[in-house]
Amino acid sequence: MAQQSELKLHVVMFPWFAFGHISPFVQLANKLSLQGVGISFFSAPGNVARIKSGLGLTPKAEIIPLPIPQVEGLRPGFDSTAEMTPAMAEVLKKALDLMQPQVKSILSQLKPHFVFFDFAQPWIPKLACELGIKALHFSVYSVISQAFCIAPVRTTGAKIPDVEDMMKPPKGFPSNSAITSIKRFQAENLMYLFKSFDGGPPVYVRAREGLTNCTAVVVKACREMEGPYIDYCATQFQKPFLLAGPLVPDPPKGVLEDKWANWLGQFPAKSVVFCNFGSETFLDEDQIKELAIGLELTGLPFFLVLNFPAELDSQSELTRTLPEGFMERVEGRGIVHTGWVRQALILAHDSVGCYLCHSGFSSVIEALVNDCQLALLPQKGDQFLNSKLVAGDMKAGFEINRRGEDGYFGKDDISEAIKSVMVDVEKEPGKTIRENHKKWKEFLLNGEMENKYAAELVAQLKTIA
Ligand SMILES: C[C@@H]1O[C@H](OP(=O)(O)OP(=O)(O)OC[C@H]2O[C@@H](n3ccc(=O)[nH]c3=O)[C@H](O)[C@@H]2O)[C@H](O)[C@H](O)[C@H]1O
Repeated sequence: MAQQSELKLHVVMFPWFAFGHISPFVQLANKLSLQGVGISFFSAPGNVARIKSGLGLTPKAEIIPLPIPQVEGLRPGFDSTAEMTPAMAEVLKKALDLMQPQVKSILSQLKPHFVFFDFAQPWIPKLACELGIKALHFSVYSVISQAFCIAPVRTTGAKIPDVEDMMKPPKGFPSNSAITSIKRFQAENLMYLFKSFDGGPPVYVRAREGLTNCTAVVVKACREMEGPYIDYCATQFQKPFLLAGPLVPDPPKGVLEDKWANWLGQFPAKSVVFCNFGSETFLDEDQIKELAIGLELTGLPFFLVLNFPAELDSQSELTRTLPEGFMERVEGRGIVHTGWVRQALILAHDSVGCYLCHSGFSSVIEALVNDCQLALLPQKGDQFLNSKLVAGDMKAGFEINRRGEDGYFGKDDISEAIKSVMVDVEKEPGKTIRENHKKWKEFLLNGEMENKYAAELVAQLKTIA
């Protein structure tokens, strides 16, 4: 019997088919493979190319395409939520449930030690257990968001919280947290977690089932950032919470397209405001107008990326929603783009000094490891709590002022946030935010820290394999 420490682990990675989820699973696969762990990666065929390019450090990784069963309401060939409407994404969860037989058959052949699964596949623990495989719930969300949103104490006795309840932290929440409450519009948005679509289980039921039945929970987190929330969740879920570390992305490969590199290159270092809301977060017309004028008011150069729901024509939406005469007025110092951009390369560009974003967790980490000051404009779900963590607990970002009832922000709220972290940098809060950003950047770029977390995680996996 090989010593535990010599055991060559083999794990399967099985993320939800959304790039905000696939990315962290790819990053974890790269960190584990550097520790000698063998990787097999499950996803729908249309996602394989992007996963393959992300698994650069894991050339031996086996990517196994899982065709999505044809279900009414889904379009063949649309394999990630980035190409789907929210309604289609709900149908995709049901289609994933129908994949159990093919997943079971492949796992029975692969016989990995572990399968890392996501919130959407709560049936994995039972299916894996029947094959003698251990199931680990890998949460791509910040632990603060998991602690605040789905702690079991929130739904004792199958009682569903109402908006008032969701505005407050759950019972026993870390008392030193910067969160004393969240705004009404944010709590209303979080009620989505408890909503059933076409009779399917709500997100919180799927997540809770997976968290309850898994062998252990693996989180994209480190004690330094989220220690109190990790302890709170481990107590609440009565499960070991294993830390993968912050999963800092490897330096982006390749070069930025000339059109962006040349445009950015004409501005002084750290002067450009980059504004993007990730792969699946969209602003409405009024928000776009206030955001655009707010960027214009700063007088700083800016690169604004705006995307629109899959069912709309992005280019015509862009023309329709931008303010009258806006593009003419900002000619030469502002560009607006719709569609995918190489975000990690843009954030790493020497001219970019500020990132106004949706507070997506992967995106926030990417800004922290670059010299991009954070202006946070969370739009949904975990983003509200990520923003609280970074701007509240870590004080490494500026949370843009919002009206409590409906989340409204105005052009002045946008320009105030950007000026605080980019112009009035000798005054508070910009001064402290920039100092803390620098401190967290050094921490996150400490390769030893990342390796320590990865090595400790693998050692823990070997003890439970
Ligand atoms: C858990 C999920 O995380 C998400 O945010 P996150 O930033 O992690 O993911 P994306 O913004 O989609 O971005 C995911 C990855 O795609 C990259 N990217 C994105 C857009 C683009 O144009 N170009 C890029 O290179 C980006 O750099 C990041 O690495 C959301 O909060 C979602 O609500 C939440 O459920």
